[in-house]
Amino acid sequence: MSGKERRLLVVEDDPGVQRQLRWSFDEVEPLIAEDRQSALAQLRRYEPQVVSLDLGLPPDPGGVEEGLRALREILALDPRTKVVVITGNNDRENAVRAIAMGAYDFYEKPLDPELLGVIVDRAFKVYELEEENRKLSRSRHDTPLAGVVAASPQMEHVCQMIEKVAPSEATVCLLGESGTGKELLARGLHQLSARADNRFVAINCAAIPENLLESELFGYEKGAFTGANRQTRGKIEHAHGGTLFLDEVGDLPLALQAKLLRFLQERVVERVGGREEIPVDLRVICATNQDLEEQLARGDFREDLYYRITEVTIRIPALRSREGDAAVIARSLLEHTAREQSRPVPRLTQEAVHAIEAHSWPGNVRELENRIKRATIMCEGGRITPEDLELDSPETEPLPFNLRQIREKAERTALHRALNHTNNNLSRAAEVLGVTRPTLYALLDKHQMRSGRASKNA
Ligand SMILES: Nc1ncnc2c1ncn2[C@@H]1O[C@H](COP(=O)(O)OP(=O)(O)OP(=O)(O)O)[C@@H](O)[C@H]1O
Repeated sequence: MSGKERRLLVVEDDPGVQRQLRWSFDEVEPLIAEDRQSALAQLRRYEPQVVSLDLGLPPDPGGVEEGLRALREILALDPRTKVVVITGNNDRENAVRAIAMGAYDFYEKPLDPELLGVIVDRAFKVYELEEENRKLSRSRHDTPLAGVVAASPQMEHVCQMIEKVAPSEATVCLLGESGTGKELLARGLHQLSARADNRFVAINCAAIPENLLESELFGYEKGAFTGANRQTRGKIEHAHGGTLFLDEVGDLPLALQAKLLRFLQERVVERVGGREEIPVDLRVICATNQDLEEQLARGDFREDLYYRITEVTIRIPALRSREGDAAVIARSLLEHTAREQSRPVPRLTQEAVHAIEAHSWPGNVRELENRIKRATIMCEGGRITPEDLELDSPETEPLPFNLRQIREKAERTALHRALNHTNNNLSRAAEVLGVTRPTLYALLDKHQMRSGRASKNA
C-alpha cells in the first residue's frame, strides 16, 4: 500500500488540537470527526486503516466513556482498524482499559506532533503487514493446487477452472506467455485428478530436436536406427495410467502432429521401428505460448489435432495483468528461499513493492523468481530495495484526491483525444463527444484549452 492510499481518521472535538493534528502527519491528509457518531459514519464511508481517537468526546469531554464506546464500536465495525487512543496526561488506567479492549496503542497528551506521527506511521505499517498476511492466507498456498500462489481474481478464476476440470478426463490446453506457470498448473491439475497416484510425465516439444522427438515420445525398437541398441519405451508409454504434459505443443512438427493425432484417436502407440500396437491409457495436458489459431490459419498446425487437444482451453494471464499477485508471490518466494537457507526472511521496502507493482514482468513469474533469488543474495540489513531487484524505482503518480479530480482528468483526456482525432474541428469534436457545441466551448474554457489549438469551425 503506498503512502497515498493511507487513510487516517482523527476523532477529536477540540478545533485547536484538530489543527495541530493536521500538521502531525506528513503523508496523509487526515479525515476529521468531532464525535462518536460522525467517526462511525466516516469509518463506514472511507474505511480508514488508522484512527487516532481522543477518549474525551462530547457529550462527555471530561470523561472517557464516550471515547471507549467509540473504540468498541469502531473495532466491532472493522476489527482490522488500528486505533491509537489519546488520553489525558497521566491517565494510564484508561489507556490500559483501551488497550485491553483492542486499541493498537495509546498516546498521552500534551501533543508532541512528531512522536504521534511516528506512532501513526507504525500503525499503518502494522496494518499493511497484516493485510498482506491476510492476502497470503487467502491465497492458494494451502489449497489442493499446491505451490500456486495467487491472490488476484484473475488467477482465482483460473484455479477454479483447473479444480473443476481436473476430475474429468478432458484434454486440457493451457495457453499463456512463457513463465506464467503453465507447467505448475498442469502438475496441480494432475494431482487433483483420479490419476494422481500415477506418473506425471512432461516433455518440452520445443527443446528436443525434431529427429529425436519421435523416438522420445513413442519409443523405439532395438535396431530401429543407428545407436538403437535396445528396446526403449517412449514418454507416452511411461505415462501409462497417469498424465502426459506436452509443453510447447505449438512447436510439434507436422509429421509428429499426425502421429500424435492417431494416438489420441486410437490410444495405441507403435514404437519407431516396431509393428506392435501397444495400448496406453493416459490423460493429455498441452501447453503453448504460441497463438495456435494463427498457426492454424498459416497451416502450421493441424485443425483436427487442434480440436482434439482443446476440449478445454484455459488462458493463464500474464503476471502484469494479475492485480496484486506480483508482490504476494514475491513475499511468498522470499519466505520460501529464507526457509530453505534457514535465514530470517528479508523485508521488501515500500519502494521495492512499488517497483514490483510497476514492472511489466515480460518473463512473468520465472523472472520474478530470478530477481528475488538475486536480491536475497545481494540485500543488506535484511531489507530488499529496488536496486537489489535490479528494478527502477518508479515515480508513483499520486492518487487523485477525489472523484472530481478523476472526472476532470478524464474530461481533459477526452477533449484532447477528440480534438486530435478531428484535427481540431470543433463541430466534429462536439459530435464525437456527444455534446452540443456550446457545451464543448464551456468545457474548453473550463480546461483552458480554447486558445491556440481548438479554433477550426469555431
Ligand atoms: N502462481 C505461482 N506461484 C508460485 N510460483 C509460481 C507461480 N506460477 C509460476 N511459478 C513458478 O515460476 C516458474 C515458471 O513456471 P512454469 O515453468 O510453470 O511456467 P510455464 O508457463 O510452464 O513456462 P514455459 O512456457 O516457459 O515453459 C516455476 O518455477 C514455477 O514454480
